[in-house]
Amino acid sequence: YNFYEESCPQLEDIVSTGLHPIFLSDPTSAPALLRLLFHDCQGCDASILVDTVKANRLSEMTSAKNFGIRKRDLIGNLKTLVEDECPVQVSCADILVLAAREAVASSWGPLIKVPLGRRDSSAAPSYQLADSLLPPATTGVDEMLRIFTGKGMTVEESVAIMGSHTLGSTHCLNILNRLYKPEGVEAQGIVLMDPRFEAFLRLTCPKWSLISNITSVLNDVTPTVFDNHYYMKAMGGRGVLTIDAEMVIDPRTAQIVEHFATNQDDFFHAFSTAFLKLSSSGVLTGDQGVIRRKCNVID
Ligand code: HEM
Ligand SMILES: [Ca+2]
Repeated sequence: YNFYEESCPQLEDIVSTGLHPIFLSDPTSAPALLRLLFHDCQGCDASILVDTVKANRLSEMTSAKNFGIRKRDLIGNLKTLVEDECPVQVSCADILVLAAREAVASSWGPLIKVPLGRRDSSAAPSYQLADSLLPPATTGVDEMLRIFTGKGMTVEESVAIMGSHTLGSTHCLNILNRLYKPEGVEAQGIVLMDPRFEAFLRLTCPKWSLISNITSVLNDVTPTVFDNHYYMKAMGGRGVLTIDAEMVIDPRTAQIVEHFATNQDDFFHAFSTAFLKLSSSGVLTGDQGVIRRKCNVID
């Protein structure tokens, strides 16, 4: 927790003061930063920030799984502020985790104290790896639990980390599969949806729309507030993604969803320990990796 005590004691202040005006002027930036953490944390090494420089070294952002990932540049901007005060001391990976922590705290979620000392990747990023490790929008409970228990989370923590979907929005593109299933699939009753909500989603996201990669729906009714509305909404059959809806009916997760829907403190508590596990997964430390000077370039 005190990794930068000597080398950059002002780090956490720089990150929170740097982000404060951004959160105020653009309420979509907090959700973007929280999702960015998840998508980087197949290694938490800031590899998602690296841009493509050679045609044969495509960046992770080339992967379709990273569709909708935004605000990577904010980490670069924070890094510039940090470099001014403490040159080549602080990793982009740590700044990314601190930014995600601020995203949660600034949305009235828990303030999570995070251990630091991550290092940045020095190897060229691999979009194939991102492609194979990140879950598709169609992911269900099985795959979700496989991913998060694989990172050392309990089932309760896995359900809690999905509570991240209390923030932000989802592009229509990612729910067309739920709204317009082939004949017969619905009949199996895999995932129930409130018919009025389904009608609303179909109206917002028409089947043949050419702009379903631009149009979007809110993840819950309070998309700028980190609260337990996500679980309440999912229980009412108004979960947006397959995973949001499936957690309500799967016997492994149903009771936990119900519990978090009525007890926000317990959700916050489990979310905080889950966040620590997610943000420590596969980290580089010690003399592994590097401290990049610029987050988007490996030199
Ligand atoms: C099985 C696990 C997960 C799946 C399948 C999943 C899937 C998705 C999808 C498809 C979207 C919509 C993206 C878009 O259309 O722009 C989304 C949004 C989001 N996800 Fe997840 N997600 C998962 C886990 C997580 C985790 C662990 C976190 C955070 C720690 C997270 C945070 C978010 C946030 C904050 C958004 C809203 C982003 C925005 O508004 O820009 N998700 N997720
Ligand atoms: Ca919310």
